[in-house]
Amino acid sequence: MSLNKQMHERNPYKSNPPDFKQLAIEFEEFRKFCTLGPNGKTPFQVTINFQDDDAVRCLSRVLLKRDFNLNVDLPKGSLVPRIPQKINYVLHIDDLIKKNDLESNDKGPIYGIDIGTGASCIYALLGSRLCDWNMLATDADQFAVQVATANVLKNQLANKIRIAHVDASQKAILLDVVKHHEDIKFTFCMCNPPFFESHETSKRFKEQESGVFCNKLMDYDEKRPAPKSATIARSNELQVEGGELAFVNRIIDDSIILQDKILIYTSMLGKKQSVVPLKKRLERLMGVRFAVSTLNQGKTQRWVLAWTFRHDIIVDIEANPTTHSLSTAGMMDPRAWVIDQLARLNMKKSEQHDTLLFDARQITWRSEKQRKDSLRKLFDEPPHKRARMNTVDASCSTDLGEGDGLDSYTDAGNVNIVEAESSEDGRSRVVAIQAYFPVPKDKMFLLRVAVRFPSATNTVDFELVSGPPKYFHQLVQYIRTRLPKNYETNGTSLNGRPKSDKKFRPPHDRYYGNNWRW
Ligand SMILES: C[S@@+](CC[C@H](N)C(=O)[O-])C[C@H]1O[C@@H](n2cnc3c(N)ncnc32)[C@H](O)[C@@H]1O
Repeated sequence: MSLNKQMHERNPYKSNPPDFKQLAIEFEEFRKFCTLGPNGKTPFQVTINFQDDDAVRCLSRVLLKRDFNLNVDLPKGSLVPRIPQKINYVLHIDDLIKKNDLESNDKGPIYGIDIGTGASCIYALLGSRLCDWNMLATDADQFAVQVATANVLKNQLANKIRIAHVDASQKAILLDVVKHHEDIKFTFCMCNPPFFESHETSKRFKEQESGVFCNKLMDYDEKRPAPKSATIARSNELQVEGGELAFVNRIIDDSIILQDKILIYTSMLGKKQSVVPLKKRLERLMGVRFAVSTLNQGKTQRWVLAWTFRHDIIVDIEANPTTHSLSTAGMMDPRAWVIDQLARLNMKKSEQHDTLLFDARQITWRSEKQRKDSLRKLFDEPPHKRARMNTVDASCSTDLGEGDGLDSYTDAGNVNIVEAESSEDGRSRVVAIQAYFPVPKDKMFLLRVAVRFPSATNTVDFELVSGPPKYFHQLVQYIRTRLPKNYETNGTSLNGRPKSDKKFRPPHDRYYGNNWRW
């Protein structure tokens, strides 16, 4: 089943798929790959053979030329970017930028990193053309770097795109490049990682010539149907030690050190089974918010993992805001009342335009017994397990701070960064040391709530900005119970205490003033 209907809303190919007949008229180089043949319900249409790598490459080239004014060399033997799919990822990042209002003029230009840009340099080129991003595009392959650099120059985009050749033998993927551009505040990073491990490549691909692989179209031995289109790629584009799971875990490792030096970290994932372990890894990291979205095109589905260390950045595009509205009819000063209630809960207040923001780092709205019960439960559980990616014998000592396992939602005892001398080769390495305590989950969170007072509705509106929805609902429920109960309003006056409610206590005069009579 085609997933084209679920393509990104703004993808120009969603409602206007490439018209091969038109392309054949416009581009002579494309014409030679076209044939008249049956296509879906239409008996005769101009089409191309998607199993012919040259035809697919030519299609991508002419689409880039016609629709984006990009003149891109896509060398034979290298991965051919499928343009509609590439646009989906670029637009997804653009959505994240827009949702977080990161492109307003006062915030300066957008800087992004494309990890593993490939010979086509496709994301950087499209990002610059479509969204005016400034891109730092990296690759560990010398050939890819050469061709990508030529592609940038050919399109006069050297002022927008910088290509960096990185060292594949380094475990860190982002640390060095970010360190070398310390003056730049990166808005995002993106990545289409090599998906496979070497044993998977040999199962799915056959080596055509040295270092160049072609996917098996005919003798596909798995239960799934053989792919309909040819994929020819160099080994560095297909495989990496540990596959995409290890690669993206390495980006997460770097992000732990870099924190908000990059506002939004993202990576595409080609395999569904990578999603859960990566989500679990991010779940264990303190202060990290993440989301997984899908990208659909043709018969292909991909996933984008996005995470941030900033609690004011939204990474979940699809999520609807979680809100609650409480009536404040009859209250003289609902704003002061709400501020007072939340201050009693030790929530920290800040203001943004017409919105009040309240941060809670502890759950202060549950009864002592409820809190003790949940702490007991958590301490009975085994400490959170941690995936160990690699070990480096760095013979160093470090101060892990004062963390006592109870209040380590602060930095103390959790993440420490030290410069250490490696005992093996004497090279200096940056080592991130994380100490994980069996920290009660209750204490590992930051809940941020936006509070508004729309004058037209006589309500106080609560919106979850970040943090677990469960605690947000609890908090609002608690505030609801603090609201004076059982008052009625007929639009002109409050008629006070219902006779049946013996426990009813009058609210504080300060907030209800003389409107409240009984
Ligand atoms: C699947 S290809 C993606 C190419 C292109 N971005 C695209 O989407 O068509 C993965 C790329 O990652 C590069 N790569 C592998 N290890 C890398 C590393 N440590 N740092 C940067 N790039 C790396 C490979 O050389 C390859 O060009």
